[in-house]
Amino acid sequence: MSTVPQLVVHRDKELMAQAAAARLITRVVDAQAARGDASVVLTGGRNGNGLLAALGAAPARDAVDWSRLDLWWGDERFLPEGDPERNVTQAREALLDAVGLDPSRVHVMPASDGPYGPDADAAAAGYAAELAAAAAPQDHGPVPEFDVLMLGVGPDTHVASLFPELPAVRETERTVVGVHGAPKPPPVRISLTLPAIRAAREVWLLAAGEDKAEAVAIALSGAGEIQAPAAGAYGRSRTLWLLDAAAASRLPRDLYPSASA
Ligand SMILES: O=C1O[C@H](COP(=O)(O)O)[C@@H](O)[C@H](O)[C@H]1O
Repeated sequence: MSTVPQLVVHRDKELMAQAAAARLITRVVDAQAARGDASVVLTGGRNGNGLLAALGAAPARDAVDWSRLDLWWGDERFLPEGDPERNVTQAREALLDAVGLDPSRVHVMPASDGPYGPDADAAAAGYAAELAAAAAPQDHGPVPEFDVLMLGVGPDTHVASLFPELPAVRETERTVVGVHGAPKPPPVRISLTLPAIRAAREVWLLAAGEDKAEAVAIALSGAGEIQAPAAGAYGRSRTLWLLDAAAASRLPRDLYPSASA
C-alpha cells in the first residue's frame, strides 16, 4: 500500500542538502540506538552527491557509528571499476572514503569489469542474491527492510535507473534488473526495481533546481508509474519529497506545503 507523500521545501539546494543530511544522521542514530545497526540505500546524481558532501561537513556526522551501517545502492552506471561516472566512485569522493565504514557492509553494485564481466543482467542477478542473503525472516521479501532509501529524481521523472516506459519500470518480480538503452548515458545500468524500492521503511526523493520542477509536478499530480517512475516510489512507513524552491515551483497550489524553510 502506498504512503501519502510528505513534502518539505527548502530555500535552495545547499540548505536542502544540509537539512537532508541532518535528517539522515538523526534517522541512522535512532535506528542504531534501537537495533544496533542501520541500513541506507544511496542514490547517485547531483542531489545525492550534494547530500553526501553535506553529511561529510556536518559536525554531527560523528554521532553515527559508521562501522555499523550497511550501505546499498539504488542503481549503478555499468562501467569499469573506478570510472568517475560510477555512482560509487562519486560517493566515495563525496563522503565514504572519509568515514570509518566496515568494507563488508558496503554493498557496491558490480562493475562491468567485475565478477560478471560485461553481462549487466548477470550482475543484476548477483546483486539480487546479495540482497536476498541480507534479508531477515521478518522482512517482507527478498530484500532487507532498509531504514532509508534515497532517490534522486531526474528531469524526465526517472528514479534509480528506472526510466519512463522502459522494461525495468514494469518489472514486478525481480528486485534488481539490468537496464539497456537508458536515454541518459551510459545506456547500460543496474537498478533496483519498484518492488525492491517499496520494501524500504522510508523512501526519500530528492530534487533541486528548475530543471526538476516539471518532473516533480508531474510525479506528484497523479501520473502513472510507467510514464513517471518517481510516482511509483514510496516507502512502507513514509514517503518524503525533499525539494528546493526551484524544484517545487510548478507544483499545483493545493500540493504546496504551507510551511517551508
Ligand atoms: O543517472 C542518474 O541520475 C539520477 C538523477 O541524477 P541528477 O543528477 O539529475 O540528480 C540519479 O538519481 C541516479 O542515481 C543516477 O544514476
